[in-house]
Amino acid sequence: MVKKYQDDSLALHTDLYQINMAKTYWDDGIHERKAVFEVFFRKMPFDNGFAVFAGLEHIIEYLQEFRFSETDIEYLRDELQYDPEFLQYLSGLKFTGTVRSMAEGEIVFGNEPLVQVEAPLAQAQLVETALLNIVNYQTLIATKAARIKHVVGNDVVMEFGSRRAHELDAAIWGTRAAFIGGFDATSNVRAGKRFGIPVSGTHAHAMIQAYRDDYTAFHKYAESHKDCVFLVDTYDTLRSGVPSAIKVAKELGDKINFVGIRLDSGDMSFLSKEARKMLDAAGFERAKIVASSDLDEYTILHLKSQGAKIDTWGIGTKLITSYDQPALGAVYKMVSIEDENGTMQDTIKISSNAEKVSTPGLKKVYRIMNKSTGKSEGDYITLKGENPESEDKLKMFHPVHTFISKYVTNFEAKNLHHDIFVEGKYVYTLPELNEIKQYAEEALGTLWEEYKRSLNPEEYPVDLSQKCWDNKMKNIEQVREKVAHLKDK
Ligand SMILES: Nc1ncnc2c1ncn2[C@@H]1O[C@H](COP(=O)(O)OP(=O)(O)OP(=O)(O)O)[C@@H](O)[C@H]1O
Ligand SMILES: O=P(O)(O)OC[C@H]1O[C@H](OP(=O)(O)OP(=O)(O)O)[C@H](O)[C@@H]1O
Ligand SMILES: O=C(O)c1cccnc1
Repeated sequence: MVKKYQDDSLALHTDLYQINMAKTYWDDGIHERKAVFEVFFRKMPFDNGFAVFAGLEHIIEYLQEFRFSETDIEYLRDELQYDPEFLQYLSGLKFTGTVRSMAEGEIVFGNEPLVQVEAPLAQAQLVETALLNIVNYQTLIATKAARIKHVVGNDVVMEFGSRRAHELDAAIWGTRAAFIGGFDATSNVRAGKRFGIPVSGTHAHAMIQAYRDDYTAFHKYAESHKDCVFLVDTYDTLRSGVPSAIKVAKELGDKINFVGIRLDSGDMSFLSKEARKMLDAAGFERAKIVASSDLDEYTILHLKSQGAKIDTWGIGTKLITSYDQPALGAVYKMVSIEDENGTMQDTIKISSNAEKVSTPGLKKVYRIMNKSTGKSEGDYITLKGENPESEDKLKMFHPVHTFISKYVTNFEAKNLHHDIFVEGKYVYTLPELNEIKQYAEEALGTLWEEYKRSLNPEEYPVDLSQKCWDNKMKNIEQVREKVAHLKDK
């Protein structure tokens, strides 16, 4: 029988190989050496022109609570047979590293460090899995939400996905990410309580089935609620649903606030236009039409191009499961490690694919803002200690196709990294969720439209400083020499 443990701390929410590596470092006495890892993704999700960073709140919670519980240690001892000395070390462990991160809601791009962990090697290794787990999901959902928001414009868009999300945590952190990406409300009441997201909802087909006809169900609902949105498609939208909604709204008059109707099946362009006519003819010009049913940015765009009369969108499955792209693909790569003399040495991961070669060294990311247009010219990655603002004329060049370059003048270089933890101490103040959402909207406002279109956007420049590029080439050369030397032997 599988033994049941009393608690479920998150320290073991890691891949076994992380603990195995930590054990090797500990046995070898190098576990406390400082190492720097960076989280980044390479390929833009959904082939979008930008991504919206989310996940920092959960990362903060996770790192603040990072401890191996007694039962974690018991499990590692009894089931995985780690030795007592190593377990003794793990049982006293807490996170003592430094973390720098993009702000939640920041607009981010491929190949730039989103989160940087500078910590004792074993600790930095142990937290990789959870950090990637959080960033990959939340950033993906925030980005999907931003794509949907981009096509709905000023219409209201509600998150309806909890029933289809990949388990409970995904539902609530996903809805938080969707809110950051531009959604207005959620149907998940727990997310409302926990994060302060506005909650909103209509009713299901079950209620019509329970009363066996539209009219009785709507009437009963109206007797017990002020705000009413009636779901009109259970039996026949235009013959039964919409007429029943209108009848109840007329009968109850001021006793209710007839917010509108919801369509959940059929040709939503045709049905919304017909329903609009019926509502208007009955004097309910202000009643809204809500649509739901497997919607995403593509169907919404089509519905809009058909002139559908839809005011409010309810989006579930395709948002919360990131239906058309199941993973972001962010990775966690070591960029630097302390040597036996206490000196930091850059590290690199080589690949036969030039775009996959990692960029060594502890880096900073600056957004180069053109002061005359207020728009961003691109992101500029430097080594620590560089200050792009010391240059009057900044040369920005493509990190792989280096002949693609431009000079930027009259710019401001905005540092995108924030200190979150310094040597284990939490030093950041997480903004309110509404502020994060507003920040995302403002940050998107600094992007030219060509980066924001959902189909075939332009590639936003993410360039390396000359020093950062030279350092990368130097590291590549050093590895080449080492490997050539091995071959010669
Ligand atoms: N006018 C339209 N143009 C493009 N897509 C539409 C239009 N009307 C509806 N859709 C979309 O087409 C799909 C219709 O799916 P489907 O026919 O499986 O189910 P349905 O009409 O919702 O009925 P049910 O829920 O009973 O299965 C949905 O994704 C919906 O959002
Ligand atoms: O289609 P999604 O984007 O995932 O949006 C959520 C869906 O969840 C509900 O359907 P469901 O059939 O689960 O229940 P219902 O009886 O309330 O329609 C709702 O009617 C939407 O269609
Ligand atoms: O409130 C709604 O209409 C709703 C909530 C969850 C899923 N589908 C619809």
